[in-house]
Amino acid sequence: MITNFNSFVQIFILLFICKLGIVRCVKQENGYCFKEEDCKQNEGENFDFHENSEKWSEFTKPILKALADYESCLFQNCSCLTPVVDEDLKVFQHIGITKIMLENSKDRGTKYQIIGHKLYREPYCLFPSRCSGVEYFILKIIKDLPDMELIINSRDWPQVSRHFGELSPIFSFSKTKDYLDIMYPAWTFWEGGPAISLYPKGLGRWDQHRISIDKTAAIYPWNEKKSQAFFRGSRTSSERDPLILLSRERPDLIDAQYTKNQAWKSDADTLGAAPAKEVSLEDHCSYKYLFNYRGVAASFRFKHLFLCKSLVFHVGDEWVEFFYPALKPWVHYIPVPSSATQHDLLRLVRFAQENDDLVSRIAARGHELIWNHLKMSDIECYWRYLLTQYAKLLRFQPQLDRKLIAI
Ligand SMILES: O=c1ccn([C@@H]2O[C@H](COP(=O)(O)OP(=O)(O)O[C@H]3O[C@H](CO)[C@@H](O)[C@H](O)[C@H]3O)[C@@H](O)[C@H]2O)c(=O)[nH]1
Repeated sequence: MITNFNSFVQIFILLFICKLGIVRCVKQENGYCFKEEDCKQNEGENFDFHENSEKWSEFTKPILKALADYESCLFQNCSCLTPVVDEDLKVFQHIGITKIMLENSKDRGTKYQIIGHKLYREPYCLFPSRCSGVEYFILKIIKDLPDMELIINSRDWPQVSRHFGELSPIFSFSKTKDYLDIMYPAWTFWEGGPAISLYPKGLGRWDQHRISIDKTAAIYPWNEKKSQAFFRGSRTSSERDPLILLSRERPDLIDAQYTKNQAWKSDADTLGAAPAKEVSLEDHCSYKYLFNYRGVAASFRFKHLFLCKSLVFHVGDEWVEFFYPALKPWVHYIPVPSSATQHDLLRLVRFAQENDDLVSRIAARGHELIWNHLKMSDIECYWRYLLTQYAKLLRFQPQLDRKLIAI
């Protein structure tokens, strides 16, 4: 009792001298820190509670919990990305990958072989620039790779259901929990992404985009960005509709509009309005809040949005690419349910506007992860680990198929 009383008095005195500015004290998520070294240790995560944080508790509570639970992964090369490989290959651990499995899967993707550090492919490729985007990375690391045979699906949609059909070793860029495809870094990191008027040869060259978006982000530091939410893209998924409709009602808060894609026929395909002018990924950086939505499968824009140092609102958690699991909801971005209504979205944007300091830190953490750990070298590293681990599972010695062409 006396001890409790003493501690109470001590805290009271500390708070008092802190108010007078005699010692440095910082309000933090888990209380106050008084000693300089304690403050330093936690400095990155000081939490500026907003007076009306109760009002926003549906957001502040999960943020606090996620930050308390979060243990940042110590990256050594791509070590924090590769658990996905182990997870994807787990289903083959005991049964291995047989020649028959690959024979049975060949119609669902493009057949490749690596023999004697040379790459071979079947002559026909459904999307040639997607195949080149994949081949670029394999050729970069081919000197490190053992002989193997593999089927790479370059369609958007994954191929191997978890619930029915045979287990097949097929590489796909994106999937949901309902699929057992083995994820690989999409072709678009180099070339073959969707072609729009701004990227007539197709979205690609992640290395160049990293630099150009970073340069534009420097023109728009957080406090210079518009406190508005932004989205530009085509109607590849109706999940995007509530945001577009809300933007039409509240253009002061949200600028979200549909653009044309190759399937566009009339204004009905842009939800009853004329298609909007496309906006470059660089120019997204002038907005504080950037929305990401799935499209047919995962959308390639997710990674670009972080480069702006803006806050990413990521809608839906079904569709993933290989790097998504390294990003943690509430820590690196704000997750938004795909069922979010216009009312929910409005509240989300208002929350961000009223909790500027808190959300700016989420934006900074998201940027840090993508900028430092999703470099071209990390993608090569991931490919190397993926193919090396995959090759260990082959239950046969691949022999060169003479019908394939050398790449
Ligand atoms: O004004 C615009 C419009 C689009 N984009 C970019 O262009 C790409 C295509 O955008 P969008 O037309 O919205 O298509 P998505 O739905 O993002 O992607 C589609 O295309 C991909 C490649 O085929 C597939 O993997 C996706 O699943 C599919 O939905 C994205 O990276 C956008 O960021 C811009 O930079 N500015």
